[in-house]
Amino acid sequence: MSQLTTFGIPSNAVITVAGTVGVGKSTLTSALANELGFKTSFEKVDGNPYLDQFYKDFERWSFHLQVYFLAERFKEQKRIFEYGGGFVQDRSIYEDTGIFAKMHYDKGTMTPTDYDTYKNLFDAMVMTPYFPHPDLLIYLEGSFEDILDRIQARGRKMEQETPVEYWKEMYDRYEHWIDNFNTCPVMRVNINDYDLLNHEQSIDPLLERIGKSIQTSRKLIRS
Ligand SMILES: Nc1ncnc2c1ncn2[C@@H]1O[C@H](COP(=O)(O)OP(=O)(O)O)[C@@H](O)[C@H]1O
Ligand SMILES: Nc1ncnc2c1ncn2[C@H]1C[C@H](O)[C@@H](COP(=O)(O)O)O1
Repeated sequence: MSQLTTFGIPSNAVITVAGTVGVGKSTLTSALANELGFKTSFEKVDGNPYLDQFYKDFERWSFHLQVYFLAERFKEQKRIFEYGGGFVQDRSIYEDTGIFAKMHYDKGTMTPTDYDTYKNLFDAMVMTPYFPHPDLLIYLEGSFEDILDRIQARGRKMEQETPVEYWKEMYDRYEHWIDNFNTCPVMRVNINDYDLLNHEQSIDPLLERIGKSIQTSRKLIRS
């Protein structure tokens, strides 16, 4: 039996923060890990060899980028497993296929053959009994306007220059995706329910909710 943190969260827990681009995943990931003394797993944006080119030409680079992200996330998954948990992870591997790859395929910016190849790879690597799923997926949600403001404020040029329709399509897809997601336990959190910029402790109620949720789901698994 692993030790419990102050908030009743097992010290070997794995928590994933999901949600659309700009909603606040990285910021919350750092804050939760800091409070819990957990390690972090961030997705690779700086130093990503495809991301800039991808935003300039989706058709040319969408397959390359998906394979790159899949490999990176899989390596991170291995690292988390080797440490025996105690991690907060910025974005889940499930969003790569459920949101990004599917969206580009549906919109015609990934060919059916590339999508099939990617899906086969994803299913063989991830959707197996051997792949450890997180204890909890925190789904961050907010209004589309607030999220757009955050994308602009963060100031990544490639995202600022991307048409607003792209972000709206993604936003709508996320709503549908989370309503149907059942691979691991989910906790929905509205971005207006905490204020990390002015009040660090505002995530304490969230940490309590996380503790209760993980304890409940672990009890269910044991019984
Ligand atoms: N709780 C918050 N309150 C206000 N601004 C926030 C909050 N969380 C994140 N932000 C801001 O929103 C932008 C996007 O946040 P980030 O964590 O990078 O999002 P994501 O990882 O989901 O893309 C950043 O400029 C960040 O400073
Ligand atoms: N799987 C992905 N396909 C395309 N683009 C992706 C994928 N995962 C992340 N991205 C992009 C979206 C953002 O521009 C950056 C970082 O995402 P963020 O939500 O800001 O952490 O990478």
